[in-house]
This record gives sequence, structure tokens and C-alpha cells, in this order.
Amino acid sequence: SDSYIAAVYEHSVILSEETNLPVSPEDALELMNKNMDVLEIAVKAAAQQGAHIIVTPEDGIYGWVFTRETIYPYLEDVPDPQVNWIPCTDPERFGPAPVQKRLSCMARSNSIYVVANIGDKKPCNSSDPKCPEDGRYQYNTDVVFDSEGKLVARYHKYNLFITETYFNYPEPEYVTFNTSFGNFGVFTCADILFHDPAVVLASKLQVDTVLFPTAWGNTLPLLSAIQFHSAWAMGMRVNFLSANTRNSSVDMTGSGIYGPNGPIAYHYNTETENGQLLIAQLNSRPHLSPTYPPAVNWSSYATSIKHFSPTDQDFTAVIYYDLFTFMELTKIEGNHTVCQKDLCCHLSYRMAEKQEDEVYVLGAFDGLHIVEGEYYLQICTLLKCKSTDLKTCGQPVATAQTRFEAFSLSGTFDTSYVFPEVLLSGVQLAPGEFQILSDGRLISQNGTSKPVLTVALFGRWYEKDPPHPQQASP
Ligand SMILES: NC(=O)CCCC[C@@H]1SC[C@@H]2NC(=O)N[C@@H]21
Repeated sequence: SDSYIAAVYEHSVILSEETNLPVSPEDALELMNKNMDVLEIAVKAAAQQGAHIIVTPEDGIYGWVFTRETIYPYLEDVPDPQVNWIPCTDPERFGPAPVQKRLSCMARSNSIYVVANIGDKKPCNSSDPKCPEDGRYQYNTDVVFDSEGKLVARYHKYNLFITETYFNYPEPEYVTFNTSFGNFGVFTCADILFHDPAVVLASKLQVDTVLFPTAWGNTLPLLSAIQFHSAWAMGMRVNFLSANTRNSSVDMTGSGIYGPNGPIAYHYNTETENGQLLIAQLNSRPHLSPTYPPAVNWSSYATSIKHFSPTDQDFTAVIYYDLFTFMELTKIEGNHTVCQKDLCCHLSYRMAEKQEDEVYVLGAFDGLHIVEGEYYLQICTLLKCKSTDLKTCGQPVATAQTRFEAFSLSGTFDTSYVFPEVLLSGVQLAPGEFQILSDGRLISQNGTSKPVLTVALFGRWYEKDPPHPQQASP
């Protein structure tokens, strides 16, 4: 079929009160069943609305902040999908698997693909020199059950976040599966920041849709969930189904159904702790669509022009631990260039009116980010500073009043992996309000519907990354 209906569910996870002390397997299952009760309602609702597939969040069944011992009662042995297993009809085939049984039955009884995030355990012994001291590998794992309840995909998260000390790093896996409504790939949360497996799935294996269970804490001004995940879908030109966990204490909200041309449906809620089901229709094979966006040469425009108005007004300030070079946009309109190392960023803009109590800056960063993960960035950004004090530029701010009637942002990137972001006041996306030109300009010709928080070209220069922790020598 040419199109299909996708659902993502932002789940307000019910957390265990005690994650420092081990609980019994029965108590662990009781908590997981409480979460699965809620997920089951969403699965039924999605199926009733015609969805072919539903994605649920990372950590959505057992929560977070465990030790290796305290996560253990929540884990199940998840077999390789090649075994052809329907846990709903043959639950004990590989030992106790109540969580897989329940997810499989949800998929089967509602005739819908179900994507969930659970924990896998694999026993090992001293014949394996890498076997952990406690005799088992523990993996953060995405599973997919097809509409008959068969396990069709198992993915072990490769890029663990800094807090996930209770899981092991697996070898990299590139997990795909085929359906009548397209070819799917699976990865999770921090994976989106790295080359493997994310870029391999989208570029080399050419999946149509990425399934993305996540537990993403929002980090403005560049890394809120809806902002970065929709930008990645546009930059990589794939469908992207992102289901975030909802938890205000760790700033988690922001789920969406994104296409190569921009957001199709999204949700960002800081008002309540409620869950939220999103449903939308997508192209099954977006690269065959007449509207599929052309490949972009991200540096073509920026390297072809002379620097706009050189200035000695540059200053530095920090975005999420990275020292950017900035210049203030003092006039209602202008053309400016700001450079850091090899990266020069060009901006042409016209504001609707200059608000005296708001400061906007153009910024550039070319360097290795080293906090909560190590990855090489090249970023050009136009953003609103938190206050009129230039030292606050780059600090999180969620509202703005300044409208831009037009802008054009470009940069002399050394990488072809650039993710275009436009984030508006109230942490809202701007579907259809900007364009990516094939020469690498991110432009808005008619302005945006709300005031601007951030416009960015978020570049990842993967070749400059240090080795992955799994590959690094001890
Ligand atoms: N569960 C995860 O793997 C989350 C990882 C991504 C978190 C992103 S990366 C930069 C920001 N820091 C955060 O705390 N959240 C954002």
C-alpha cells in the first residue's frame, strides 16, 4: 500500500518507589503490569482508529534509575526473532516471559504491530572473557510484535545514556524488518546522536520509517525532543515515529510522527502528566513520493559567498556545555557572518519589529561535545537569549515575542549530515513555514506563525568522533 496509519503513545510511566533495593519478580511484574494496563488502552484506541503500528516509549514499562541488581527482576530472556515465536500462544517456550506474552497478545488481539522497550538478560560464564562478574549481560532492548503477535525485531541499544550504568553495551546491531507498508528500522534515544546504527539504517539500509522509543529530557535551545527528532527526520529524509516518556521531574515530553518534509503530528505538554496518543497517515515508501525532498549540499551556498559584514563584536557563551562564538543582531534586519574554526555561518534576516527587551544572536560551534556523551558538532544557530544580558545567550528559554518576516541561514559544513531545526515560542514546531534549499540554505520567505526561539543547522561530523565505549580499548 502507498500509505499507512502510525500511532505513537507518550506514556506517563508509573515508577517504582524503590529502585535501590531489589524487589521480587512478582513485585516487578506487578509494576510492569500497571504500565502495560495503560499501554494496552492506547494500543486498543490506536487499532480502533485504523493504526497499523504503534510505538511506545523507552523505559515505559519499568522506569529508570536502577542498579545492575535492582533492574534484574524486570528482565526477560528475549530470543533472536529468527526463532519464529508468538509468545501469546506459546509463552513458556524460552522460559518465563510474562511481559513478552502480554505485549504479543496486545498486538495479536488488536491486529496491530506493537513496538515496546523492555530489558533483555543473557547469562554468560567465565568461558567468555567479557562476561560481567555477575554472570549475565543486561540490555536495554526494543521489541516489535507483528499483528499476529510474532516477535519480528529485537534491538539492543548501542549508545547507552550516561545514567544507564545497569545495562551492558552490545555489539552494534542494524535491525530492520519488512512489511506490506514499508521497511522499518529500530533504534532508541541517545542512538540518534551517533552514526551507528542510526545513519546506517537511514542511509545504507534505506529504511522507510524509523521506530524510536525514547526517554528524552528536553535540553533547550537545541536539543528538545520534538525539535531534534523532527530535524533528524528531515535531514535524513525518512519517516520517524518518536514515542517519548512523559515525566515533568526530568523534563520529558515531546513525541511525534515526522516525515522527510517535516512534522505530520506532534505533541509537547508541560501542563499535565497525562499520556497522549498521536495518530497520522504516512507515505509507506516516502522516497517514491513526488514530494520526496532532493538531496542537499549543505555547504554549497555558504562556501560560494563572501563573508557578510565582518565585525569585531563577537563574544562567546555556552550552549549545553559547548562554547559558541556569537554576535548580536542589533538591527531590525541585516546580513551577518560568524565563524568558529572551520565553520562560518551566514544569516540574512528581517524582524517584524525590534523588541527592546529581547536579544537575538547568530552563533557558530565547531568542536567536540564532551558532556553526557562525546560527539563532534558543527552548528549554526539563530536564537533568542534568555535575557538581555549576553552572558545568558544559549541558556534555555521557552517563550519569545519577536517575529521574523524572513530569514536565511547557511554554513560552511564539512559534513553532509546536517539537521535543520526551527523552534517557535512555547516550544512549538513550524510545519510548512520554512524550506531547505538544495544549496544548503534554511529559509523562511514569509516568516513564521509565532515568534522564534531557535533556528539551527545542527551538523554532526561523525568521522571526528572518538571511538565508541564498546570499541575503545580498556
Ligand atoms: N535515554 C536516553 O538515551 C536519553 C539520551 C538523550 C538525551 C538528550 S542528549 C542531550 C540532552 N541531555 C539530556 O538530558 N537530554 C538530552
